[in-house]
Amino acid sequence: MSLLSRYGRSACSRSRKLRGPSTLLRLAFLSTASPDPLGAPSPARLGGPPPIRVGLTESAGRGVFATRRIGSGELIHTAEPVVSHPSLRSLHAVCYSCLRKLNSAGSPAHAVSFCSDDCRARSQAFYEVETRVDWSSHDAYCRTQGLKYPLLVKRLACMVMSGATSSNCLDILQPAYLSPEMISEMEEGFRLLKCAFTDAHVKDEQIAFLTKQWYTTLLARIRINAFRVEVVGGSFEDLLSMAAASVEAEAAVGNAVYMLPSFYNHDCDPNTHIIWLEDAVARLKALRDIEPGEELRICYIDASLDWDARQNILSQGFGFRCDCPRCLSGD
Ligand SMILES: C[S@@+](CC[C@H](N)C(=O)[O-])C[C@H]1O[C@@H](n2cnc3c(N)ncnc32)[C@H](O)[C@@H]1O
Repeated sequence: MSLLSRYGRSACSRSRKLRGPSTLLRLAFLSTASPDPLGAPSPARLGGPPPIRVGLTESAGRGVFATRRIGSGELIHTAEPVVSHPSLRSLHAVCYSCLRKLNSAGSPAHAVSFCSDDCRARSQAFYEVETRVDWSSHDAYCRTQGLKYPLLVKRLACMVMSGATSSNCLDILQPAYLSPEMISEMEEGFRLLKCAFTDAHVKDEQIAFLTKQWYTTLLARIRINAFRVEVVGGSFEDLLSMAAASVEAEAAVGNAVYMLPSFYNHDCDPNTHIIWLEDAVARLKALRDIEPGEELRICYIDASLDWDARQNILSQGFGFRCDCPRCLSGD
């Protein structure tokens, strides 16, 4: 199992100021600044674009910057996943579409359950295709190998086939570096995915996009950008009142890739927090006051780890050496 499969990105909190950066790039936002009954009053709650822009940082590629002052505790924006999938462990306990915990666990006799008619209707984007195919070998492989990201690729492939999204929908995201060994480790997952479709007599033209190159470059993007969805229940205020705001891995119900949240860089002492209250909709909240032009950063890992452990995970899992102020101070 890779480090990343153990350490999907999650949330943490500490407080310290970050330096302000330069501006270069603007992207269309696929997220919304939606009303949040649990958040502090803020302009974001009134709708309109979120108070952020995507720009180039000095040393961490693209990043997210505040376009105005953002108050501590403010809901900056929410984000719907581009693609999500329950963890295999949670398959019968959460909605197959939005990852919301089900009131009564679905019967294992039924493959999956939905929490509402809305979710059932929304899932048509992948479910009609998915149910035409026998996934037993593919999913057994994921289960025995402890792999979660091939499930996101499988769902995305079904979404592409149904016309719900395009095969290049994640191309804008930064890919992880893949060594030749990592690429060869992906071959079996690719073979099983392709075989599942061909065994179900899916027409060649429908899976023309499903090449080994597509599969590996998609996984390379998912490895760096996927979030482990940890539904906490309750409110953001409850979460802040907890001694440690990072959520235990046991709360993880699945994995998801978002567009705008993928542009947030990491800091071991972040000013922004990503949380999930009830389902896979991500909420980005300010952990402290943020000044206009300041970069918004989240913590990808457990911030309570010591310096060595943090550097090790960030370097092996995400491919960078962290030079945030906390790391530079040796803390
Ligand atoms: C999820 S992406 C964040 C957005 C990315 N900077 C981009 O341009 O798309 C994660 C990648 O950003 C870079 N990154 C994030 N935080 C960083 C940091 N504190 N220092 C250096 N690079 C960082 C690393 O290359 C990492 O693999």
